[in-house]
Amino acid sequence: MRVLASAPAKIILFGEHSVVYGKPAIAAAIDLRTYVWAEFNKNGRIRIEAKDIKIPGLTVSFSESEIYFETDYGKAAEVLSYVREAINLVLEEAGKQKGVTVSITSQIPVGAGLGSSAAVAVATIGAVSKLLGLELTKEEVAKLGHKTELLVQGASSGIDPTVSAIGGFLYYEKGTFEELPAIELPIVVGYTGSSGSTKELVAKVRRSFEEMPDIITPILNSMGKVVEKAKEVILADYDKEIKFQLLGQLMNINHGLLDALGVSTKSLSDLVYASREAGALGAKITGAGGGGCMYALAPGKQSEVATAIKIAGGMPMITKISREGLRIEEVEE
Ligand SMILES: Nc1ncnc2c1ncn2[C@@H]1O[C@H](COP(=O)(O)OP(=O)(O)OP(=O)(O)O)[C@@H](O)[C@H]1O
Ligand SMILES: C[C@@](O)(CCO)CC(=O)[O-]
Ligand SMILES: [Mg+2]
Repeated sequence: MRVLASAPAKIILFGEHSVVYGKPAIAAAIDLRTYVWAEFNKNGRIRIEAKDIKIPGLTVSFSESEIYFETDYGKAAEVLSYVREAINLVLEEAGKQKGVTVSITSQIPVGAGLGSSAAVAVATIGAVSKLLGLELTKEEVAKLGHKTELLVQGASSGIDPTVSAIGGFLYYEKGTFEELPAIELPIVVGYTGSSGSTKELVAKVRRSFEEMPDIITPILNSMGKVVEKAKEVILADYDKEIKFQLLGQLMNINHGLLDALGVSTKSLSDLVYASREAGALGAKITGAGGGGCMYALAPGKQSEVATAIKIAGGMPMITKISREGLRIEEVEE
């Protein structure tokens, strides 16, 4: 039997980092996906084939605590830790020890703030649990995805695996979520081409928080208020024009606060300012920062903003919200 599952990338519209401190955040799944095939193998090991993680042809096997490098890359074990933990958690949940091979292909840039770690964990959990005959709900998959991120990163709010498993447009707070009404958001995502590690960026914010709690706490509180206000605007009965203008203003404030936390970079800020100058109503980092992506809200100006992002050295992507989260694509008996 073979199972193919897929899970989407996400953008965080408001509230990254502060969400790790129990504040709310707003995020949406987008139409880039990670695909995972899972099947049993006879040698009893966990075998992971990561087909496009920018380390070409990487293949590693694990058995108990032994690692078999089928290609000689020292960083392989660390790179594949999300997939490995996700498989182990599902095997534990099923109470089974079986040889499983997973094979991954992904459209999501890695370490770019678009939730590649959550999508790979959610798609792996979806595929392996189906293979083992476990009927997990999307909420249960999201919880295992959150556990996977906690095991690898040490800290995670759980927002990324929740959005990737459930899909759509969500308001998230401390492990619970609310679906927001579908509004069409004219956004452009700008990719700097460089990457940041969420584990390291979350640890960096934690260090600042511990060193200067009196200064960092009000920043995190303000971020929480920005998110609450953004939710209010999304739910309000305003004209689209007023809604977008207020949301843009809140995005710019959120970007400034993220910069104050030290998670922006020159390339990210260059794309943010280039977008605003090209007519975006708001622009901010999305995801953990330290490289990766920003997004701009640009009603009627999407192509101008995309061009400005390109001129400023970034890669523009015009994406849309994906209603669908985890999807079982194929089951071959
Ligand atoms: N296609 C993939 N195959 C295997 N592992 C992957 C794949 N995509 C991502 N990963 C894992 O996720 C890690 C990147 O996760 P990280 O959380 O640092 O960034 P991100 O999820 O892309 O961005 P963010 O968390 O800010 O949204 C990679 O180093 C790798 O361990
Ligand atoms: C930086 C962070 O807030 C978002 C990463 O997409 C981490 C998390 O919420 O787990
Ligand atoms: Mg991640």
